[in-house]
Amino acid sequence: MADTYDLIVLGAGSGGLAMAFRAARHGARVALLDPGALGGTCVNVGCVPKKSLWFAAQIAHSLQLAGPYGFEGVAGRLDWEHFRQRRLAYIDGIKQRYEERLAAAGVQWLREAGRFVAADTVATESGAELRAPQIVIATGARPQRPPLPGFELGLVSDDMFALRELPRHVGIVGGGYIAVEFAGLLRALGSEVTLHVRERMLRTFDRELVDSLEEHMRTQGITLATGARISAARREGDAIVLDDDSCGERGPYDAVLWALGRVPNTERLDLDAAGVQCDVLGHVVTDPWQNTNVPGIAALGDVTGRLALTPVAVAAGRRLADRWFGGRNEARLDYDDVPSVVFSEPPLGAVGLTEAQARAKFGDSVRVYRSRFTPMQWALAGQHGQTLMKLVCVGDDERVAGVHVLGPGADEMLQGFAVAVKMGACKRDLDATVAIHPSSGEELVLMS
Ligand SMILES: Cc1cc2nc3c(=O)[nH]c(=O)nc-3n(C[C@H](O)[C@H](O)[C@H](O)COP(=O)(O)OP(=O)(O)OC[C@H]3O[C@@H](n4cnc5c(N)ncnc54)[C@H](O)[C@@H]3O)c2cc1C
Ligand SMILES: NC(=O)c1ccc[n+]([C@@H]2O[C@H](COP(=O)([O-])OP(=O)(O)OC[C@H]3O[C@@H](n4cnc5c(N)ncnc54)[C@H](O)[C@@H]3O)[C@@H](O)[C@H]2O)c1
Repeated sequence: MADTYDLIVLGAGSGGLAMAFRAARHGARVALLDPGALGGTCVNVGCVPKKSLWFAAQIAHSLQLAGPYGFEGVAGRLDWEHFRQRRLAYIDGIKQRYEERLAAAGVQWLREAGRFVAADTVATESGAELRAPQIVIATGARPQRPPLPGFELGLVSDDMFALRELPRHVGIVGGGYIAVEFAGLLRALGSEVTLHVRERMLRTFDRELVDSLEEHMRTQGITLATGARISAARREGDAIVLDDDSCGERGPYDAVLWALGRVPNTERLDLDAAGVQCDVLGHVVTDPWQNTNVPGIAALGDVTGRLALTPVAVAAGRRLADRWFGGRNEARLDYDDVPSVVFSEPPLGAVGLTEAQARAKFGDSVRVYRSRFTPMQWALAGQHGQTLMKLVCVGDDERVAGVHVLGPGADEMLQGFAVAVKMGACKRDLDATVAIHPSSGEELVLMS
């Protein structure tokens, strides 16, 4: 006899946990399955350990400013293993709190993988069967491992968080979020870094800001190998060398990080047993309501191949739970104008349309405002790097369709402007807002 629930959630990452908690709050009997650590990618091998390292990198940058400011004897390298232990303790605390909250919410948490045996039935690895009229697939994604010769000589992002020491000379392959973030933070912490990018890095971001970020990266001493065609990795003595079809070889490196995108965790779910459709890359196909093609089965988060961001998975889960169990029939996630930040050095944040996207959509009615300046904290240390901010406005009323910020504080500055964009703010609304001085953010309400 199968155990019956109102809801089965496959995956206890950002999306699955959010769904389970919200459904339980609405009174649903929930079973949550995950063979891995609570919190999934974000907590264990994603946002949280990455941001921890980024904070350490920020301290390294501040130490560089300390001398010119007049602090004496402030220096030092990060004790990598000491910080790894602090990070793990912090992450353990998060997981402990999740466990307590699941127990308090009455969610049945099973530390096993699930797979479909029918559209309303899931089997666990230990042979138990669970049944529910509503099932959510939130099984996330994992690093892509293409069949390149010598791929196993390198690391993927998961491995970076298990390293016991800072690699001295790192070759990173890829030009997305993960490649750019690791390039910046490893360099700040003392590694020599070469970033091998096939085409342009951060293709979804505004070109002008990415160009400016590249300048910052070069100034920091990161080698940008653009147009690279890495086809293999080889060991040469203790080092790793990369074959680059565009120029011969690259390296030698102590460590190689492959950051080539992520693939969805769907192949072990036996989706055929439920009749759930996937696309050619293995993502579960969903409609705007997170529904799959099978009634009663929904999917959310990275497994769907839509915006792969933690707050997106969380918001999708909460809205779906509100619709299924909270009587809010209209609840669904609007995927437009989702803000995001690349934790590069300096950080790059964006919400809404890039200039190119706006021009393609709205033609001549686009007006762009920009501001370039050396932030005060850098200028005081005699550094000349520049912040770049850009407002992309459209139409006669100059609705703000995009806000783009590259510079210190971009990561914290953007959230409030994302609210304004979502509410349909126009340039005149920003003009009518009194600035906070002295700050970098004030530039966004002072542009002319
Ligand atoms: C290095 C890195 C840094 C990142 N930084 C950021 C950031 O700064 N900000 C941001 O917004 N996003 C960031 N992301 C992306 C973010 O981590 C993901 O978008 C988010 O974790 C997706 O959540 P999810 O619930 O869809 O999947 P996941 O968090 O991946 O959770 C899926 C869970 O499903 C489980 N599972 C798999 N198969 C089964 C099965 N058969 N049965 C049961 N359970 C199963 C897995 O064990 C896993 O725990 C980062 C990602 C990486 C890799
Ligand atoms: N700060 C954040 O919010 C944050 C941080 C990290 C990850 N994420 C999320 O996780 C997702 C995955 O990150 P990611 O960096 O792995 O993927 P990505 O999709 O952002 O970038 C993948 C990169 O790999 C390149 N690539 C793919 N195959 C290649 C090959 N064979 N040779 C050379 N280059 C190749 C692509 O051109 C691209 O530049 C991101 O898209 C993002 O949604 C978010």
